[in-house]
Amino acid sequence: MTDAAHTTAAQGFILALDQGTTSSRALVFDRAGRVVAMAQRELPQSYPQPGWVEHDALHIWTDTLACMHEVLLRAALKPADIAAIGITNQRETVVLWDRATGTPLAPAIVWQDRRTADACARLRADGHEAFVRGRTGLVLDPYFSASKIAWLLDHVPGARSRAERGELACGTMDSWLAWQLTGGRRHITDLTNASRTQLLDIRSGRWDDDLLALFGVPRALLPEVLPSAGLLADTDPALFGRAIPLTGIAGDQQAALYGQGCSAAGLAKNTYGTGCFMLMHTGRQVIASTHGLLATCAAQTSAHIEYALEGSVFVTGALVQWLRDGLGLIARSADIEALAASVPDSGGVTVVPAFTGLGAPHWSAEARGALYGLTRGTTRAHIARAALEAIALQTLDVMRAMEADAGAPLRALKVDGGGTANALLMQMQADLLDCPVQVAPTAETTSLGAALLAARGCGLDMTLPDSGGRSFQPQDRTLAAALLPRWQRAVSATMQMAAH
Ligand SMILES: Nc1ncnc2c1ncn2[C@@H]1O[C@H](COP(=O)(O)OP(=O)(O)O)[C@@H](O)[C@H]1O
Ligand SMILES: O=P(O)(O)OC[C@H](O)CO
Repeated sequence: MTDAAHTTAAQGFILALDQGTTSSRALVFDRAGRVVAMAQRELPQSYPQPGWVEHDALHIWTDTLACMHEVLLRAALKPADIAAIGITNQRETVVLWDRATGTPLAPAIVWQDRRTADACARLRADGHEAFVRGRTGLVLDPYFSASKIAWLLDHVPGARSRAERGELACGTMDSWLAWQLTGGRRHITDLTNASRTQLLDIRSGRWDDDLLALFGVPRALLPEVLPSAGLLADTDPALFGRAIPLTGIAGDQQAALYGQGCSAAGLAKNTYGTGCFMLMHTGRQVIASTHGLLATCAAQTSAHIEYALEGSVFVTGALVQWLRDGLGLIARSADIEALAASVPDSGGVTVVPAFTGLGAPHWSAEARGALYGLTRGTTRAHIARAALEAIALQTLDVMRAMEADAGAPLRALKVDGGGTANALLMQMQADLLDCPVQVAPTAETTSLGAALLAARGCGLDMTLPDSGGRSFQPQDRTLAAALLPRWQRAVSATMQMAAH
């Protein structure tokens, strides 16, 4: 047991850090799984070249630290009231830093970034796809960290030789935050985050020498891989006047799976955030998808590794943001619902939001977004409605692939994330999937998952809040027949454009 764990926290609150694509947050949970307070900072996005997406890792750390102090103030709690910290984070995004100074050598490369599409295509052309997929459960795509790490080593002057000498560290956001929280004493990650790097053998749970050689990543760069719950590290006492144990870490989608109570084979959730991520727990079995999905590690809470099937859709909520910020079609994200509801259908408009390529189940790194079916009669409302349809249709594609891989239909889908506030979208989703869509009782399912893991890791009892979220039943069973043929033609036309 760590020193900090011996210091019994007075009331047993859990502090969850949710470092997402668009914001960094800190939330305090009580033992009943309720949010006591939250602090949040929006995260600036940087698009320095077409297809590139970067974050400032130092900014992420200072925001996170500020949120931690602010949430304690808001909750009127002292550090001594916090039993443990849990981290959940945007996955795959990587940062490279100097071990001596803790300074990043370059902007973090975000999961949406496509700059390594050519490098991945070359590995595919050289016949490495089946090997990589077999060992990691992942397709060869710039989405994952390995090709991004190699890019940093090849483009930051001196980085490769310094990495080989052990002077540099690399990691996903959990690893970066854990490094900072421990005052640079611990370089760690958890199994779920490690499984998204494309450098992990998901069956052994260890970094894999063949993968390291293939991508050209020195082992000395990488963090120690730990379970998702347990006494993982202690924070630097200089930060909060005492060491607080860090007892939970999981990538945000695996944390949401855990926070939704999907910890047994066959249970699935879909999170509507920047993208959509549908995960189905598959117990101790790796299901090698034959329908364009990923096999990935679920949160590890015991000695056994457990797995999930995942369908990652890159652009869903980000499409709503683009309509708001890029086109100025709406003033606030929430306004899309009323605008889309003002027309009975999308008037023949189809949006394929391949802004950063297409993820599951199509996997086209080169595809770019497209708008089809415009006429002189097309209005803002038609485009808004087509955008919501595109979110729901992408989820339908993933759901069908998941059912085909699992060999059984999903009877209901648990959902969470920012987009679930949109009742029209949720109803479209239930209609298209032809199954009930159950919205999580708390909007903070991802953070709750991290808090539950941290509670488990420090031996604190925390209950999963009961149901109470809204449920949407299928009503219009004709919607899939009305939209699907046009959608499928639009997706294949978009992919064909990319092929030329
Ligand atoms: N009413 C709404 N309808 C559709 N999308 C929405 C709505 N409100 C928020 N969103 C989208 O949800 C996303 C934010 O959700 P969140 O779960 O916080 O995402 P992330 O963790 O990816 O940052 C944004 O992309 C936003 O555009
Ligand atoms: O931060 P989010 O919610 O956009 O999630 C990002 C995913 O983890 C990317 O794989």
